[in-house]
Amino acid sequence: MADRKCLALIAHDQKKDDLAAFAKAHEATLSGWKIVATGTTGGRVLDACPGLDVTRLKSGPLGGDQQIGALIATGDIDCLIFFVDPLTAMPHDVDVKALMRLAIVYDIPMALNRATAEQLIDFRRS
Ligand SMILES: O=C(CO)COP(=O)(O)O
Repeated sequence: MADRKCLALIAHDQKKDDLAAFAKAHEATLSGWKIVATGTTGGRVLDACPGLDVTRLKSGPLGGDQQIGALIATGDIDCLIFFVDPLTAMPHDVDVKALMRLAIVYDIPMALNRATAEQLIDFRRS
């Protein structure tokens, strides 16, 4: 898909502020990545950091998680940061599980909260 490494960014609604703040705090690092994101998340990241190279896919509940899962299966995603909301029931929970399953199957580094994402970003920089 790209010469640069590809990072997938996703956040559930209650975590989108956190992900936008995370992107802003790490804007310089993220500028070295090609980024793909689910639709609404990608819009929020671009609002916070208009200079980043973000491709927006479909919104999660409309197939965006599955699109990212398919990109993992084809070897086009190198890292996944997904700020999950564990306190809200999701109609597309099966899609979320399928995405996480593929990230595990293909051994993709995957951060599911901000603390882990901070470690992952630092680790991949060094
Ligand atoms: O629902 C999501 C992930 O499961 C995120 O999708 P959006 O970024 O489109 O809100």
